Amino acid sequence: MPVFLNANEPGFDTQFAALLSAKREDAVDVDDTVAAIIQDVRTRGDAAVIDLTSKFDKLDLTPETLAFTPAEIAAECARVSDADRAALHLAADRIRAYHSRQMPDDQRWTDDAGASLGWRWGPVSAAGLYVPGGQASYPSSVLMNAIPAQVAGVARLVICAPTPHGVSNPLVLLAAQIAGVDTIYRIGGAQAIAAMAYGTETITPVDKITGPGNAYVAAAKRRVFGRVGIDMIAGPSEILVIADADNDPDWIALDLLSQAEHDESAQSILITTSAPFGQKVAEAVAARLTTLERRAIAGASWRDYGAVIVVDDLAQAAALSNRIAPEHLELCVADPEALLHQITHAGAVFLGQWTPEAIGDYIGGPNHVLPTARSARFSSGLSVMDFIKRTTIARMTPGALRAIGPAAERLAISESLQAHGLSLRARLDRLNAGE
Ligand SMILES: NC(=O)c1ccc[n+]([C@@H]2O[C@H](COP(=O)([O-])OP(=O)(O)OC[C@H]3O[C@@H](n4cnc5c(N)ncnc54)[C@H](O)[C@@H]3O)[C@@H](O)[C@H]2O)c1
Ligand SMILES: N[C@H](CO)Cc1c[nH]c[nH+]1
Ligand SMILES: [Zn+2]
Repeated sequence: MPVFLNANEPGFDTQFAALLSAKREDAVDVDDTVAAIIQDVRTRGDAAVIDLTSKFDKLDLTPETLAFTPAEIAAECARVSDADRAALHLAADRIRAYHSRQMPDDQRWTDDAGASLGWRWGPVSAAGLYVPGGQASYPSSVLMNAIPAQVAGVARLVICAPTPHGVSNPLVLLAAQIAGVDTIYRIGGAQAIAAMAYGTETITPVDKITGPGNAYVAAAKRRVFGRVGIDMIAGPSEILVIADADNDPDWIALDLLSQAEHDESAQSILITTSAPFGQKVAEAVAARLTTLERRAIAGASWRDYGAVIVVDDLAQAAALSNRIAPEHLELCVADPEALLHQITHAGAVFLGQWTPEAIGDYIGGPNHVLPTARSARFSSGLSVMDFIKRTTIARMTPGALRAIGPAAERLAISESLQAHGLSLRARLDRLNAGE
């Protein structure tokens, strides 16, 4: 049974702090394992990737079979039904429409001193897109990664997606085709992240790695950051539902289970203004768990990390939610727009009882690669911005340099950086001589 807490009872603060610090990603000691895997890939390249894929995914590869061939991709794509194909296309169109609005404009202006200033946006040259595939496969994550990268104009895109026991989901390959990515490696976990970051004999390194994954993938992304850019920590899924009593308990139970079924390390929390409603949701979760296909995973997640928290009012709910900074936040209340004003930290917010989080996982339009483990306090969901970078631009005229150069020279002297000062002074002297 998950923790049933009342925010106004003694001891709540301690219990809530324990919930916040639940070390879901460290439930297994992943970091040491991941460090060793990365080192192995750096040292042995393809051979390490092949050995680790055999060990963790039970798939024997060679350097030649690390990537799907064009013929394999075509054959897999041909297996997709018309209905699935149409659903993927609709999702792709909606995700592209949403992300196309994110592309920022370049800026250039002339200031009072006569200096021409601005910035210009440009894409990273190569991005590696991680698409999870251990306990489930994620065609939707192909679209969520690749479409913003494409909108940003990234020239080289590669996908890593594990295929345990060699079983691939044809929709993953079709999604890649729809999104225009033709290099797909059938590898996963920390070894895939290391291969994309450092390169191997077969895999050319990329500049940026994005995408969600389990605790091993999240830990590996943390470790390769600096060598390459990463989007964020998008680890085991989370959902927080704030609901009043005017909801169907079964709907809320299913919303909680929708994220619990991703991973035993996933976390689902209900905050409600009604204790009887909270009780009904907990009962509905238990009932649904008896028949859910992934009940072992979802049940473990709900048992170990789930919680029902009863609060006095929605302001208290919002304050607790902001401390959690959940990946997904559903506001199933009469006036979700009003409550939204009180939300400061959340990866993605879903307003009202007709907006289940699952719509956002697939087809709503916003990205489903989102910050977890409280990192929504300082980071955002995947977007076009993750695939572009800003270069600043400055151009002085003689007049502009005469106006602001002396102050720069003074500051250079104050830092005892003589060459800096002289590089300014040489030009200022020339200007003064020409007067
Ligand atoms: N935050 C987000 O935006 C978001 C989006 C989608 C999915 N997710 C999360 O992605 C995750 C997908 O997890 P998954 O496991 O299905 O697939 P995955 O592809 O992330 O992980 C599979 C890989 O994990 C590695 N691995 C497994 N056990 C290992 C071990 N004992 N030692 C070393 N490596 C090991 C293997 O290399 C395997 O290929 C879930 O946690 C889900 O909640 C998050
Ligand atoms: N809920 C996941 C993000 O945490 C994304 C996803 C993909 N497929 C189903 N769900
Ligand atoms: Zn999901």
